[in-house]
Amino acid sequence: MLQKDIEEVLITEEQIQEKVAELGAVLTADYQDKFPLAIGVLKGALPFMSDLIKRVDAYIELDFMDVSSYGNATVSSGEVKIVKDLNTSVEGRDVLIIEDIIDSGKTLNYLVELFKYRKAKSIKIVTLLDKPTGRKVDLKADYVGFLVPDAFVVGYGLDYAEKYRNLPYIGVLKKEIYSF
Ligand SMILES: O=P(O)(O)OC[C@H]1O[C@H](OP(=O)(O)OP(=O)(O)O)[C@H](O)[C@@H]1O
Ligand SMILES: Nc1nc2[nH]cnc2c(=O)[nH]1
Ligand SMILES: [Mg+2]
Repeated sequence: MLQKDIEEVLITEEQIQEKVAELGAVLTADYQDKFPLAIGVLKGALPFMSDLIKRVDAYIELDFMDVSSYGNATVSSGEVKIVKDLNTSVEGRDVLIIEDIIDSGKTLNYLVELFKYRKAKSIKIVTLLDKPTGRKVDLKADYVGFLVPDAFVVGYGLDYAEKYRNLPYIGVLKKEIYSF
């Protein structure tokens, strides 16, 4: 049903799951002696976070932050809006931010500065996708799943006008679906 709207699959479900297991193993080693606060950035990070945490064999606490800067557009407004803040204090905590994609870098730049201001002990970023060509601010993730080309991708948490988040793979939509 949804597949009819897809022009090309960029990363298959199998490739995602293999990468998630790899990242989980690295995080397991890096956080073995810690109790990090893993912060999922809603809504996009939900599927990735859900799969990733099951592959991390260490103590982790979960929390969520809902921020939005795209609305229904495919270009960042540049203004990051907090829709839902954390329930937990980050002060003195090892923070691990879990994201689906870094594009302009503005969302994560905003969150990293916020958590520094709130006195987190350490801040690391794990992102499934990185689109370096989109970068507008200097921002690097500590753990990256895949690099993606300069295209608006959907699936596995990533939406176009709130649709396609439930696809199990990452793809590009047919031209006629986008209204730009
Ligand atoms: O690096 P950036 O240019 O800031 O883009 C990345 C952010 O944009 C998307 O979220 P969005 O704000 O669309 O909200 P959503 O997660 O609810 O879809 C995505 O999930 C990242 O959080
Ligand atoms: N769906 C989607 N959301 C984004 N937010 C920032 N970049 C992207 C992208 O390529 N696709
Ligand atoms: Mg997001």
